[in-house]
Amino acid sequence: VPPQPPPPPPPQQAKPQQQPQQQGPPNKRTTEDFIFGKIIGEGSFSTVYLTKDIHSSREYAIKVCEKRHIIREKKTEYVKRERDVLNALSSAGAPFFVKLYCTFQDTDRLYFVLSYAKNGELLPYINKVGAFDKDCTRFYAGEILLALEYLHGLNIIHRDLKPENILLDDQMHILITDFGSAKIVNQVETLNGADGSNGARPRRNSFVGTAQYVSPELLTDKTANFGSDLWALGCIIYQMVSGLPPFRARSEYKIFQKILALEYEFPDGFDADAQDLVQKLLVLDASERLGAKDTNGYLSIRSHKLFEGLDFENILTTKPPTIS
Ligand SMILES: Nc1ncnc2c1ncn2[C@@H]1O[C@H](COP(=O)(O)OP(=O)(O)OP(=O)(O)O)[C@@H](O)[C@H]1O
Ligand SMILES: O=C(O)C[C@H](Cc1nc2cc(Cl)cc(Cl)c2[nH]1)c1ccc(Cl)cc1
Ligand SMILES: O=C(O)C[C@H](Cc1nc2cc(Cl)cc(Cl)c2[nH]1)c1ccc(Cl)cc1
Repeated sequence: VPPQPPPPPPPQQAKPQQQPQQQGPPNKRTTEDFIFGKIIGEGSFSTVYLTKDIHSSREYAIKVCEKRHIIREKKTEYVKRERDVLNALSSAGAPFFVKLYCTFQDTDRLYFVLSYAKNGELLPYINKVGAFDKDCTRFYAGEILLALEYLHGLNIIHRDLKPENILLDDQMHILITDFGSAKIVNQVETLNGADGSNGARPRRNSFVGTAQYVSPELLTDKTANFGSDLWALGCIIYQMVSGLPPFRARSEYKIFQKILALEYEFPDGFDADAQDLVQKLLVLDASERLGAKDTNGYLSIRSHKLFEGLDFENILTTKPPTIS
């Protein structure tokens, strides 16, 4: 048996130890350009640090990934593809998404320099108040809808949208993140609805999102489409109003069964407008979901009664309602 590689340094480590910097292009950043602060989170392949750029004193979140781990887990394609997604969003100056400022590497690690979402994930806010009031539901559902309009306009499906991936900036506007599972669909695929590489033959996709939010089409024929993110939006609206996701069970398998059977109900007192919109999004046939037939933006969702009075055009300069 080959000698086992040494275990990776413990995550508590205040700062990845200085690696001899390979000579990269002149403007390529290195860890020397940042002061690494506290750990703000850990993923299955990554540790996220709060950092300060020593030149600008600006704060960033730097996601650090061990190369050894990426290679062992065969995630290199995953990283390369999603880096394209974040680059596409960042260069388009897309609002409502975590911005990728730059990437760099040293001997052992990859570094993603990201905008810092000072107020963390949306999920704890839903759990803390148990249920959003109508103003908050309308506002945050509206921002997520605009983000999806933007993303789908770039022919990108998120595929794993959930409250944990909806972060909040210092003004409490959303910053959607974690495009590890995103898919850039080319025209042929969207026409055929196939997920094949060349669109000719549907390639089985191994990817499945997070059980509670996964759409029926991802479970049955393994192909995601823009409607898969609309299904997730329906689940998230339900959760903002009631505090829990619509499909719940002790095991993932049972959750999948409930999704395919559309087995969920609305608790008493569930807001009528929100209920009506959720019912029009949680439809098994993706082509029948509200917005599925819209071409340039989700006008049929924007005009739903739940969003009455929401000023979509100026939402970025609107102070978000206090979550209480
Ligand atoms: N730009 C950011 N600003 C603030 N917090 C962040 C940022 N990016 C990630 N985090 C937080 O760091 C934690 C880890 O995130 P990361 O994306 O590394 O892993 P993950 O995607 O959450 O987990 P997994 O890798 O298992 O999917 C999460 O709790 C996330 O909320
Ligand atoms: O410096 C750049 O920007 C290009 C490199 C390219 C690159 N080097 C890699 C090494 C490994 Cl082990 C895995 C991936 Cl996905 C790798 N991608 C890179 C560095 C960091 C990140 Cl986050 C992504 C890509
Ligand atoms: O942990 C996962 O499975 C998913 C994350 C998703 C993820 N990949 C990212 C790539 C970039 Cl460039 C930026 C962010 Cl925020 C990214 N988030 C991830 C992190 C690191 C790597 Cl190498 C792959 C996937």
